[in-house]
Order: sequence, then C-alpha cells, then structure tokens
Amino acid sequence: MVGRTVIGVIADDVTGGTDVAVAFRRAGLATVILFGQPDEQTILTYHDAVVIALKTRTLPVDDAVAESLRAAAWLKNHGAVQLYFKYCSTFDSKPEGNIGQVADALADLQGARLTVVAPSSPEHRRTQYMGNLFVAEQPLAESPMSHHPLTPMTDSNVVRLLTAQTDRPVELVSQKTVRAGARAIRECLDDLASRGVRYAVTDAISAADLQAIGDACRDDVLVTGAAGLAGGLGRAVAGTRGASQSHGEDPVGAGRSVALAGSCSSRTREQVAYMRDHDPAFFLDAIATPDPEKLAESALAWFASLPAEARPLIYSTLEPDELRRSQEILGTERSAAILETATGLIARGLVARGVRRIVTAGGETSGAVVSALGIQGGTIGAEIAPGVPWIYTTGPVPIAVLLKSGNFGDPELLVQAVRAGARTGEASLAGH
Ligand SMILES: Nc1ncnc2c1ncn2[C@@H]1O[C@H](COP(=O)(O)OP(=O)(O)O)[C@@H](O)[C@H]1O
Ligand SMILES: O=C(O)[C@@H](O)C(=O)COP(=O)(O)O
Repeated sequence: MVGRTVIGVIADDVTGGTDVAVAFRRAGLATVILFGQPDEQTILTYHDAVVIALKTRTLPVDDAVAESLRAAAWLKNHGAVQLYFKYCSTFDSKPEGNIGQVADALADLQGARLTVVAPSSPEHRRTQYMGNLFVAEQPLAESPMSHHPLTPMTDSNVVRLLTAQTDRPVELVSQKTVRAGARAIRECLDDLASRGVRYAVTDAISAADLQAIGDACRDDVLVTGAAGLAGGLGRAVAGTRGASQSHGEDPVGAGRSVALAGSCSSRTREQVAYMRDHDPAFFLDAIATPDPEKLAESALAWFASLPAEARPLIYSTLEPDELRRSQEILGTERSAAILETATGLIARGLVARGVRRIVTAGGETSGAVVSALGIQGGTIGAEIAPGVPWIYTTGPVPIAVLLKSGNFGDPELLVQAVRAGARTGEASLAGH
C-alpha cells in the first residue's frame, strides 16, 4: 500500500465513479467512493484513492466546472496530491463540452503543464488508434453511441472532440510511441509540453499500452481518462502488478430486489428485453403521464400488487426510433428530467417499502437514484461484471446498490443481479 491518500478522483457520473473505483482497488489501492459533494462532516478513514462521483457530464459547462473544482478542492484538503479526472470510455459529452473545460480548470488548479487524455478501456472494448475511438469493431460515431439520448457521439476522433471543448493546444501521442514504452512516452510528453501543447490525446489498444502510459504519467499532478488508464496508473502508483484487494463483505444479505433501467443503450435494451421475458416489468410511459410524481405513484402501486418474492423491473428504456418520438413530443431535456425524477422517487418509495437491493442501469439514471436516496458513499463489493460492483452504502440501514453503466454487462446481467441478491445476497465475477 502507498501509505496516504495520493489519488483524488473526480468522476463525471456515478457509474463511471464505480468503474474507476474498481480499477484502483484492483490495482491494489485502498479505495473509497463518495457520491456528490462531501461535506466537512464526511468522515474519511485511511485510503490510497478517494473517488468523488458527481453528475456533471450533462450539466451546463460553468456548473460542471464549479462542481468539479469544489470536489477537487475537497480532495486536496484531504491529502490528495494527484488528481484523476474520470470521463467515459466513449468520451460522452456534448459538442460544446464539458470534458475540455473541466480538464482546463483542473489543470489550472494543479499547475499542470501538459495533461494526458486517454479514454481507451480495452476491458470494455473501447480502444483508440490514431486518435480515433472504437467501440468493439465500430468507430465511435458509427456505434450505438451515436443514438445516445443526451450525448450522441457523432465524431470518433478524440483530438477533434477535445479541440472543440478547449482553447488549449491538443496533440496526438500515437500508438507507435506508446508501443515504444513508458520512457518513450515520457520523452514525447515532455517534448510536447516544451512546445506549449497542453493535452496529449494518447492512443491505447491494450492493457499493456495503458500500463506504459500509467507508468509514464505516474508523477503527473493531473491525469485524465477512463477506468483503463486508472488501472495502469493505479498499478504504477501502488508499485504492484495486478495485486487485487479483497472486496468488502455484503452487509445486506437477502432482501427484496428491484431493477430500475433508464439507459437506452444497445446493451441495456438487450438486458431489459431479457428481463421482461423472465420477471414482472413496468414501463414508465412519460408520454402518457408526463408528471414524475404520478408516474412514480403508478409504478409503486404496481410494485405493491406483486408477490413478495417478485424481482421486478421498472424501466423507461426505448429503441432509438421510439426514443426520438418521446424526445420530440416532450423535449429531450424535459423527458430526461421527468424520468430521472420519477426514477428517484420510485427508488425512495421502494426503500420505504423494504427493498434493500437496487440495481440501476444508466449513468444519469443511477445518479438520480443515488441522489434521491441521499446515498453519500459506500464500500465496493464484488463485481457482477467488469466495472460493475455492488456498493454497500454507509449509514444506519445499509442497502446494496448496483450502478450499471448503460453499456456494460452481459444480456442476462439485470436478471442475474436481482436474483443474486434475493438468493444469496452476493454475486461476484470469477477472477476479480
Ligand atoms: N423513454 C425515454 N424518453 C426520453 N428520455 C429517456 C427515456 N428513457 C430514458 N431516458 C433518458 O435517457 C438518459 C439515459 O442516460 P443514462 O441513464 O446516463 O444512460 P447511459 O448509461 O446509457 O448513458 C436519462 O437521462 C434518461 O432519463
Ligand atoms: O467509462 C465508461 O464507459 C463508464 O465508466 C462510464 O462512464 C459509464 O457511463 P454511462 O454509460 O453513462 O453509464
């Protein structure tokens, strides 16, 4: 172990926060996750890495910058010497921001000359070559991410995407340099810095590439990327190679379990379709009932009518053409706000009715649930899929939450997650 809080992590959404927390923990660092801005009462025992999971990805730029700086200041006051800005492995952002602006603000706070930008996360099949980001076999802009409800990604080139979000010079560190190893990467970064470049968008297509980048920027005051680089950096900082901390024990055990899905990603659509074939399911129809309180009431009344052993799904997930219709009728932001508010109210109602295990699909959706439940933090439990751990909340009545990124997990994940909780109170991914 490293011996003090060395890495302070600012994640731009809560599923990204859990993903990056797992990456640092797997690297051998004692890691804690906090949701939203901690206050002065937040008690922090000893940790190597502290993740603050925010919900800033789709906020207006100025708000996202202010929230990120506040979290960064807290982390620095609590001992962090290095900051890690975690954004999505598919660089989810609007054309105008706000990854670039948040990175600018954090770089100024840290006095960083040059900052690495590496969204690649090969474990999740996100790779970057010659600045172009791929989702499995497809360029980002041709992948299902081009249909995202809030941040449709229609350009695959990270240098271009970032350049549109910052006035500072951006250059590529290509795969050739990365393959030459950590020393060559470091020399390249130093050369770029001496030429006034401020961001190095760095290719990576394998875990070994990310390890070399992590080794190269081990001492940088600001590093940015997805969970892939966090793993490389974490191992470089910990001085270990893949040492894995044991995960926290499950304090919740068997309990009523419900899945809430708000993601419309292709993987979540498969997971929802699979779960609808296996378990009772309730569709949140925002067009028919554009009032979050009423929508939540009807979902909770439906839940109350189910037998106690049911493991239901409550979802708003739609196919891209249906989603477009919903957004045309209600407006993109209004429909998201209605559904996120409703889902938060439902989560609160479920906990009031004795539910102790909640599985959520979607980053914004998970953020709405965490905030409605007032969850301030938790310990990281076993992963049910790579980057998708159970989190056991702190507080007098702990609950287990599984905050699933829209794109992660096998098609059976939601069904397995609600069953694993109901049967044994535990589910883990072999090998992690
Ligand atoms: N039926 C729908 N109509 C309009 N917006 C929707 C619908 N279902 C979900 N959404 C919104 O789409 C967004 C999905 O984002 P998110 O939860 O982050 O998923 P992902 O992890 O796939 O990005 C949320 O704001 C959610 O409220
Ligand atoms: O990096 C990733 O892909 C994830 O950690 C992530 O950020 C998830 O975001 P959502 O897809 O919005 O859940």
